[in-house]
Amino acid sequence: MAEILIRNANERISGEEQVREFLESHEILYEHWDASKLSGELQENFTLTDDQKAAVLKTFEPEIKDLAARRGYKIWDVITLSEATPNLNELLAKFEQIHTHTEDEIRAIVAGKGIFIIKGPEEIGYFNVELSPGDVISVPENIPHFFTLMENQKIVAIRLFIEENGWIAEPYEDPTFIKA
Ligand SMILES: CSCCC(=O)/C(O)=C/O
Ligand SMILES: [Fe+2]
Ligand code: NI
Repeated sequence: MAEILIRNANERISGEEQVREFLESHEILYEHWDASKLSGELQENFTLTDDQKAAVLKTFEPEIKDLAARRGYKIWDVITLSEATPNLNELLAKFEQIHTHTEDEIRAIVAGKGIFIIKGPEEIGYFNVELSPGDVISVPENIPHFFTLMENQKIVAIRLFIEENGWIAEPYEDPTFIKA
């Protein structure tokens, strides 16, 4: 179940309804898929082959197609990050830089966990969205954010895009951000 940490206030928000209320107040979708739908070989598998990634997408095809129809996503992929990922440091270096996307994108966690750090309005500042399997959020277009792994250092996520070219990030310099 997702949890929020408002960094400046050091205030934690938990509980599905409270988290959803907070995220939706910032135009961030929060839904829940049943991660246990995955077959045994796909559960907690952080070294998915291309065929297994296709099987993950097939497993969640109804949920993906429903979201795509509701919010206009056109393409989707599966990303796995773990110490077994050959270019992990290079990928994390990209994801951990504050950036924006010129479109709203979906992140659906199917294994492991991770944190999206998202820029809220001035009075709130940046907040952490700690995600675990089953959590589905949107990253709204043009909202500064970054992503990092948690202590377990692994995650599998389904990503839905509107842009046919997939993951495109615009760097965002924010001198007000303190990486505590
Ligand atoms: C766990 S999804 C990989 C990170 C990503 O796609 C993104 O846009 C981070 O901000
Ligand atoms: Fe991003
Ligand atoms: Ni959840």
